[in-house]
Amino acid sequence: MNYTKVAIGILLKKNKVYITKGKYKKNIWEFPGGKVKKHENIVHALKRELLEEVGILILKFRFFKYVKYISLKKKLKLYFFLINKWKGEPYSKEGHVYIWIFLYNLKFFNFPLANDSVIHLLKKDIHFLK
Ligand SMILES: Nc1nc2c([nH]c(=O)n2[C@H]2C[C@H](O)[C@@H](COP(=O)(O)OP(=O)(O)OP(=O)(O)O)O2)c(=O)[nH]1
Ligand SMILES: [Mg+2]
Repeated sequence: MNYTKVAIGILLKKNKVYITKGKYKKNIWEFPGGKVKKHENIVHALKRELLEEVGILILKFRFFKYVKYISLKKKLKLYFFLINKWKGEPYSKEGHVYIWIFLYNLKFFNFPLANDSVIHLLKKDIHFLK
């Protein structure tokens, strides 16, 4: 089984972060993003997925963390980006539940296991997220 590359955008606004309900498991939250297609690079996929899923054009972003995740069902290479500036009003174009929550409340939400290290970093120190 080959690795699937995934580009994920962590939208930050003041001390809040945009999270959305995963498509398949209703009690799992996720950051917007998706699979990198064959012909595209990670940043191209990030921009495409955020436009498709959240309706925004990302303007200011930076690479945050790479996570390699292996389970019985899937092998993922996840590339997480912090997004601080965008054009448009974020909302779920796919009609999924989405909310802005304070970073320190991330502990109350279930995320995929692969996100653990990223969630830990986001809760730790808000200031370096600029
Ligand atoms: N979007 C997103 N996917 C995540 C996160 N953490 C995590 O392990 N994943 C996994 C779930 C999926 O197995 C994989 C790809 O995510 P996805 O289902 O959003 O991919 P996609 O948007 O291209 O999917 P699709 O709707 O086009 O079928 O990454 C996360 O925070 N956000
Ligand atoms: Mg997606």
